[in-house]
Amino acid sequence: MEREIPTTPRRIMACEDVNVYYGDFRAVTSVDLTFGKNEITALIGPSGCGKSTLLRSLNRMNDMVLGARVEGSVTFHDQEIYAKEVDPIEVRRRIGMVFQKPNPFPKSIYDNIAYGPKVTGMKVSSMDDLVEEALTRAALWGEVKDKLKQSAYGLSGGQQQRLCIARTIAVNPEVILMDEPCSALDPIATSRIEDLMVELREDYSIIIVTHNMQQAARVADRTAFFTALADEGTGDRTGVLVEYDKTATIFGSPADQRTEDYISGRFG
Ligand SMILES: Nc1ncnc2c1ncn2[C@@H]1O[C@H](COP(=O)(O)OP(=O)(O)OP(=O)(O)O)[C@@H](O)[C@H]1O
Repeated sequence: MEREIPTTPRRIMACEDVNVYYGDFRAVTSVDLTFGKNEITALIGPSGCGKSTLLRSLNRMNDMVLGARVEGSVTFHDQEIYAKEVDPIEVRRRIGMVFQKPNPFPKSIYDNIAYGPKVTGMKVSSMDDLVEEALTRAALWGEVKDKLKQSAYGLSGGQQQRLCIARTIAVNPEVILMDEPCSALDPIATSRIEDLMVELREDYSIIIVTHNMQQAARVADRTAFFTALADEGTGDRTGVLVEYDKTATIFGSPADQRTEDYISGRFG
């Protein structure tokens, strides 16, 4: 049965006139977007159009990139995440991130999960239960329950990525950002992560950057298509949002010719 998606997203996060710079270079120009609660939103577009840059601005990950600067409004539950009084570490706990390449810590499977709750000072009645629940939610428990003390590096790439998802879940986020989470994985591992995203959507809101248009079409409720245009002032190419709509509309009857050309493979 097809999933009912509201006409406008039930807002959990929003960007308003967001510009992201690296020094003088403006990588992303004037993005307005509203992200829906319990939805999967895909950010797609040709290489260099600023998808990853924008994604990193959604949980202040850009704070850690030398020279990066975000202008405009990024809100989470209608609160500015760049406001002075906001703690970026708390932002990143509530808006977690999973990266392109699985990056488990050089620790045991158990300690990969327990680390976040420990360092963030979460009150945990039973760490064993928390570890089991995070691994279960990430569809990994059955495969690792008998080797929790073994190194995370002994897992396959797909298992490592599910471990990284479990690690993100362990600190109880509301939003999970994923930057091409399947690009280092084979088709079977990719399919497991896609199934997992659909399961996680019940409890979390997911924003994913993907190069794989079939993946966006398979999993995302809404899709934002970006492109790179020459900046009027500098002539440098900068990322702009072309079109944002329900995924079925973006892939079925896009409003903008540039979207049509991209999804039909005519450019990009
Ligand atoms: N740390 C950085 N310092 C300077 N410029 C950067 C940095 N990271 C990205 N850029 C530039 O910003 C622009 C947008 O890059 P970004 O990686 O966000 O695009 P993308 O759409 O995610 O690309 P891809 O699909 O290839 O990953 C590019 O011109 C890139 O060279």
